[in-house]
Amino acid sequence: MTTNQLISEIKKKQSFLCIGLDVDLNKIPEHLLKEEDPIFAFNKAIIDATHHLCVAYKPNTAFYEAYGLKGWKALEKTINYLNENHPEIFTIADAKRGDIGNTSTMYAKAFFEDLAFDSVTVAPYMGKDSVEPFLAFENKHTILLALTSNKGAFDFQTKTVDNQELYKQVLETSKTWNNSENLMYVVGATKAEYLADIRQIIPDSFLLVPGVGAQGGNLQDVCKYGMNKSIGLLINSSRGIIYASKEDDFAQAAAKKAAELQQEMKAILD
Ligand SMILES: O=c1ccn([C@@H]2O[C@H](COP(=O)(O)O)[C@@H](O)[C@H]2O)c(=O)[nH]1
Repeated sequence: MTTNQLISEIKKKQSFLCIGLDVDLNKIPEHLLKEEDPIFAFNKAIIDATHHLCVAYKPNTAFYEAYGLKGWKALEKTINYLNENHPEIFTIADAKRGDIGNTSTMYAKAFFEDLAFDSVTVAPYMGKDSVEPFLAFENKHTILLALTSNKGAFDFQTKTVDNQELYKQVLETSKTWNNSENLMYVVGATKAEYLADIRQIIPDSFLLVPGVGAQGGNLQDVCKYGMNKSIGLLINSSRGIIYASKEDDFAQAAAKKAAELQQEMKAILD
């Protein structure tokens, strides 16, 4: 999917909501455990109930890898279901990959070709030659970790190296890489006060913003400092939406939570 297609979809739906599909079998309704593929059954119900309210879905691959082959199969079924039934929806494999060049190429093939995701999250720590293999894929997006939502972000990312905070160096340097137009960045909603500075460096890039809901980030603050002329934001909520209820009404409860966020977004866009 191109960035312009994503922007059109945001405008059409008046939503820049991304729903995180982080499936934990201990948290889903018990009756689904009897299904042949409980993870996919859960995801399908959530997608069917919420696709009109969001523009992106983000399965975090950890929640699938944890269940071995069955988990990976469920991830494959989920991305295929999305691509076949909702091609207008932007898909993010939250896998946080990155390695030496030839290995990164294989990671990129796994997520962009075999699983056909629109984007994948990548860690910048190994530098240019570990990220450029992802950027080489046309109309696919590499979402680089810039300033993450967790407390540990202060261990390295905000430290000053050569007179500049490390996360700012990630932003500045990555802009010079080949095919950098395919870059987006992760900035945690819990770090909203950094967004004005971030926008000085990357005014036009899309930001994936996790941390609203369960982690306590605030949507209004993120929009105030992070929104650009093309909106430029994908706000993710995972647990806050998909685990709104553990009863039979789980999908409706998820839709209700998603609708609350979408209405808040619509009011901001109006
Ligand atoms: O900085 C980051 C990067 C990624 N994440 C991921 O986003 C979701 C957030 O889930 P919630 O349940 O809405 O808290 C999850 O997959 C994280 O691994 C992040 O939180 N922060």
